[in-house]
Amino acid sequence: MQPITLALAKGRTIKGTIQLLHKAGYNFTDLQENSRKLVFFDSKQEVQLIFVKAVDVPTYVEKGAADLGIVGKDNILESAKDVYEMLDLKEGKCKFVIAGKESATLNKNRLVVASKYPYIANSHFQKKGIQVETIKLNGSVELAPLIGMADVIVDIVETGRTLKENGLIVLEELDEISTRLITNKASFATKTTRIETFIRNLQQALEG
Ligand SMILES: Nc1ncnc2c1ncn2[C@@H]1O[C@H](COP(=O)(O)OP(=O)(O)OP(=O)(O)O)[C@@H](O)[C@H]1O
Ligand SMILES: O=P(O)(O)OC[C@H]1O[C@H](OP(=O)(O)OP(=O)(O)O)[C@H](O)[C@@H]1O
Repeated sequence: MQPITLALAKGRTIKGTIQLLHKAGYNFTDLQENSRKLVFFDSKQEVQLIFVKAVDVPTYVEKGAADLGIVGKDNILESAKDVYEMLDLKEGKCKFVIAGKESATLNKNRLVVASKYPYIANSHFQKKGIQVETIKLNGSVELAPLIGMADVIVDIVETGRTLKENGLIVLEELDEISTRLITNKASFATKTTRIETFIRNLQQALEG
């Protein structure tokens, strides 16, 4: 039988995810730290692993290039892709927040918001009826209110250290984030048994 394809987000969650897969019985023997290889098979040839940039995981899964994906809820929400979310892996825990200087207010007629997540930022403020101009940044988002480029930021907070060291505070807490397993809708219909077995194995590893 053909292996199912699983897209994994490269980056800070990869180590924990590989450990979880190992615990679930999926061993990738030729997977080595610092390797530049992007495709791996588990020893039973049941899973083909592909490493992609975190932000691209939902795209691979929606397009069916991968049957499954493991990625943070932040990137799932921001992508707005049409996929099923199957399981919370309870790793990579952090939170979406609106943050800014202590003097910042959300009660302005028009706010300038900097974020790595412009779709989420826009949707949030739109729901609240607040007009915003969103500036998309790719990192060091905390800098924007410090140098006066934005009134506030929408970003993820884990320990709170980055905000604290830059003199910013949380103005409002939004969604809780953690790593999730997502699946392509057509794959779930046509490869149900294989996907359900994979999910069951992951679930047991999470509980065990
Ligand atoms: N402190 C944190 N900062 C960023 N992401 C975190 C943090 N804690 C947990 N995460 C989760 O880890 C995921 C991957 O983070 P990582 O920094 O590796 O990716 P990225 O920021 O998308 O990648 P890159 O830095 O290559 O653009 C995030 O999408 C988020 O779900
Ligand atoms: O609450 P903390 O534990 O301080 O973590 C939050 C920080 O981590 C992330 O940035 P990242 O490290 O991915 O760097 P970046 O500036 O390149 O986005 C996020 O965008 C915050 O800046």
